[in-house]
Amino acid sequence: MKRKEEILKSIERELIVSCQALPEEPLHSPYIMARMAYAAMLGGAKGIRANSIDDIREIKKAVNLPIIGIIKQVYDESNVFITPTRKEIDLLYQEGVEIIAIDATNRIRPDGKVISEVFPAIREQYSNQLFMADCSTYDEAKQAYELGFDCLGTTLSGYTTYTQGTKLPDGELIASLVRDFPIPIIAEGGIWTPEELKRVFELGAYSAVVGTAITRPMDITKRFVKAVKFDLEG
Ligand SMILES: CC(=O)N[C@H](C=O)[C@@H](O)[C@H](O)[C@H](O)COP(=O)(O)O
Repeated sequence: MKRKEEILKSIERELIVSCQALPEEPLHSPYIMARMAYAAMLGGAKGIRANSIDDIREIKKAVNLPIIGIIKQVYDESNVFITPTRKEIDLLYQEGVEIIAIDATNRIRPDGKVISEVFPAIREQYSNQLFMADCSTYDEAKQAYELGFDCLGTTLSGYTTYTQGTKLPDGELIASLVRDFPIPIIAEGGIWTPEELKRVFELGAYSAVVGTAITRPMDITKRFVKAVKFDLEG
């Protein structure tokens, strides 16, 4: 594994493509996600964001790019589902990914604790590992910065009850994080067009993750269908 600085340097001003399909999604398959990642690499992506050990393992065989690894795991007790407990963090660390992304919202986690209670021990134990904080607000990102995360992502803006309805991509959040925190700000969530991607970089994002617009054909199809229906109705 490369040094932290080298990894971050390799994604600076570059596109990261998220290749994810949950069990209920049509493309759920490590094989398909690895091909998606390969296509993204050929297209010029410089990083891949991926969910689950099975997908990550397959993706590693197909591409030689840094991976932001997550494990989405839903527990009954909590709404936190992106790398929510110590168990998922340990699994990702053992598997080996360049960056581990964790839900860094203020919500109670499945173990009954909040991020400020659990992260210090993780930071200490895995001091050589890069961690990305998946945040939904400025205050969450501020706390994540103070806790020692290596980069801050806007991943969860619009996806917590208190940010629902936020227009994505959340340019305001990106700009305020760029202004106030001297670590890489990763724009993620709701980037649908090349123009929006360009815009988040203009706002100062260090790197940007695009998922659905590139790797979820069902959602892409829906957008096209909706456009036509709208025209017919409107
Ligand atoms: C909220 C949540 O669960 N986000 C997930 C995080 O990994 C993914 O489902 C998104 O696809 C990813 O964040 C990229 O965003 P978008 O697909 O909008 O480009």
